[in-house]
Amino acid sequence: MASRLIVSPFTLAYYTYHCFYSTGWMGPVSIFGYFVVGTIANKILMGPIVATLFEQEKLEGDFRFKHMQIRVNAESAAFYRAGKVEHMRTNRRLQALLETQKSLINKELWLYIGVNTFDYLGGFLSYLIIAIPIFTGVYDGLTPGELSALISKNAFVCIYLINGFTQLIDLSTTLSDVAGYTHRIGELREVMDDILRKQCDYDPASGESPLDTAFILEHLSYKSPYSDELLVEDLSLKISQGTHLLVVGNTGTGKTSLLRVLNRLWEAQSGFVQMTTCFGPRGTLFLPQKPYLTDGTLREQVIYPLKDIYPVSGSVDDDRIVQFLELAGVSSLLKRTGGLDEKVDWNWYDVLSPGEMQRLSFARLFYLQPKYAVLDEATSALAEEAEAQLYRTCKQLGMTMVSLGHRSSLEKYHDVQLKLCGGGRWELTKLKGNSRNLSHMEETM
Ligand SMILES: Nc1ncnc2c1ncn2[C@@H]1O[C@H](COP(=O)(O)OP(=O)(O)OP(=O)(O)O)[C@@H](O)[C@H]1O
Repeated sequence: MASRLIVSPFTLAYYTYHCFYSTGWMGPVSIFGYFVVGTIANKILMGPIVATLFEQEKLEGDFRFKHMQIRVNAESAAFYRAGKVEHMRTNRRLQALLETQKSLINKELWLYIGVNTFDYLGGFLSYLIIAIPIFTGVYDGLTPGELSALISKNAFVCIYLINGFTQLIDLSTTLSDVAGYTHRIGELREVMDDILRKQCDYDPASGESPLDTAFILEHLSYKSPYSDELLVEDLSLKISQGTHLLVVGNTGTGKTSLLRVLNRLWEAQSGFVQMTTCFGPRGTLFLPQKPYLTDGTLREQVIYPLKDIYPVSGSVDDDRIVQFLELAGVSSLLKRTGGLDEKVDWNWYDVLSPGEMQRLSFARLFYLQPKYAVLDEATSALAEEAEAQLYRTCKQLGMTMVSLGHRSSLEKYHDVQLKLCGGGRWELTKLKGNSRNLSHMEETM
């Protein structure tokens, strides 16, 4: 396609000159006019194709996602005996996809008819251009031999010029496909660039913010994207090193949403939020509510999201990983996998219990040792003794904890509690015997 686009202007210019030389102005003008009509017709036919192709790509993605969802949640669905309903719903997605594919084929058919008609009529046009001067008597003085030589020369030039244009028009079918795919990929890239831009607006090396602070929130208000009601209104808070913060509140009051706003996954409605440390080791690490397990070996699970061991220290690193697996209470995994670097052919989500997943997430946290650990109900599947052991280890490793949870057992590991009360209201309280309400961030941290 690219080569045709590059070469076309040169061939068109060359044959336009020859066509003008042989037929006068009428030849090139009629061919150019014909091309303009063809282009307008194609543009009209291409418009709906791009939109339908975009829709088809989206439905294909949804259909594949449904398969993946069933595969990942096969056991839970089996407990519900949900085979029939899942079958019906998957079929519904397939039907929607097939309908769109059918509509796309119909629209493409009109484009193919348009393109082929344009090609076909182009053949007639060359003879029409030659016929007009002949029948209007321009070449009356020529002998039959000279006339047939002129016809064949003019026909050759006109056909080549028309061919140049038809090749461009033929590209419209490929172009409509490319436009549909580009539109979808472009949208994805725009969203990803947007997220990247929002997350990279602070450079910890710039030293503009205090080193002992992880997050600064000033008069922050936020809501969920599909609701008009504020989850939290006018919250001012500074999360500093050594002050452990517990965020509590009923279901749906916006605890996890606060992390989404801190992480720049959601936009704040108003106010100011700044993350003043970097992500990862030596900075801030988030343990999400649903543990994320990657594919790969046990070592790759523990060092995630790092690609290589950290620090690069060979067997010393192995000892650290084993020690942290023990501290997290999942050293038995070493036996199950056959070693840190043994390849496993199972899906980690299928073979670990929710509690084991949470423990493995803690082993990851111990290994990465961030300055700030943000834990979203990270111990909800564990007993209180296990929770105590994990929190103790985090503190021994020098981490400042920001925890979200419902359990009152969490209070003893934290200094300050932020309670989200719903409807935008919140309360900030000092823990450890001091139950005074705090309204200003300076008072708390
Ligand atoms: N991805 C999302 N898109 C739109 N709305 C969402 C999304 N995730 C959550 N919400 C809505 O935002 C509100 C706050 O959700 P959030 O997850 O912050 O609650 P939470 O306090 O963490 O609850 P829980 O204690 O159950 O974890 C809820 O009403 C929820 O339905």
